[in-house]
Amino acid sequence: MLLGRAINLDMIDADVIYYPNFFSTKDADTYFNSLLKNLHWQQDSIIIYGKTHLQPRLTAFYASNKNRYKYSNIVMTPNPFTGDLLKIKDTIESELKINFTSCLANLYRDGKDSNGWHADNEKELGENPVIASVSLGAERVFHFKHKFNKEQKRSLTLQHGSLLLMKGKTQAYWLHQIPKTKKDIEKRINLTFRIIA
Ligand SMILES: O=C(O)CCC(=O)C(=O)O
Ligand SMILES: [Fe+2]
Repeated sequence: MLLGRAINLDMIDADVIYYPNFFSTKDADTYFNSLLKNLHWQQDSIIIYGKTHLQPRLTAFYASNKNRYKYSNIVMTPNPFTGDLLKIKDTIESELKINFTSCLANLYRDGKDSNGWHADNEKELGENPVIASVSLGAERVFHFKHKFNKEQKRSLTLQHGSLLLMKGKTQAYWLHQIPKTKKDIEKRINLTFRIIA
């Protein structure tokens, strides 16, 4: 199944659509196993208030161009897309009619791995970044909070084979995170397709 049900999160100052069953369970299983084995997973160090920490997850970066991606003092140099990533990218592009150049992949090894509050607003992503975010493996909770209006919050569970599309003003007005969880959970892979000029 492709696209399937589309849920507009109806957020103010944002444009976010969730496709819970973008990929079939069978395709999602196959991609998960293959990406887990074949991507160049690495654990980078980040500097927070002058102190060096290991990032609480593994990452890997792929692109069809040579453009690097800089965030949190990390500079990522792209690997060429793998066959799996190209297939996933092609599927998303033909369904959404949007073309992407790059993919930042995240591997959350267990519930202790996380992704802190941030917006994907680096200048190489352009004015209104379009980010198509694929979830594979264990379900994780995803939080949004408005940058200026404390009452505006959203929480959803990102399921295996789902796609979360963020565009428009989303990154200008909202932060998002994957919090840690005490639950005993398995690995999750996330692929964020982006346009990096
Ligand atoms: O793992 C996720 O669903 C979110 C990843 C994310 O926000 C990012 O890589 O910028
Ligand atoms: Fe993000």
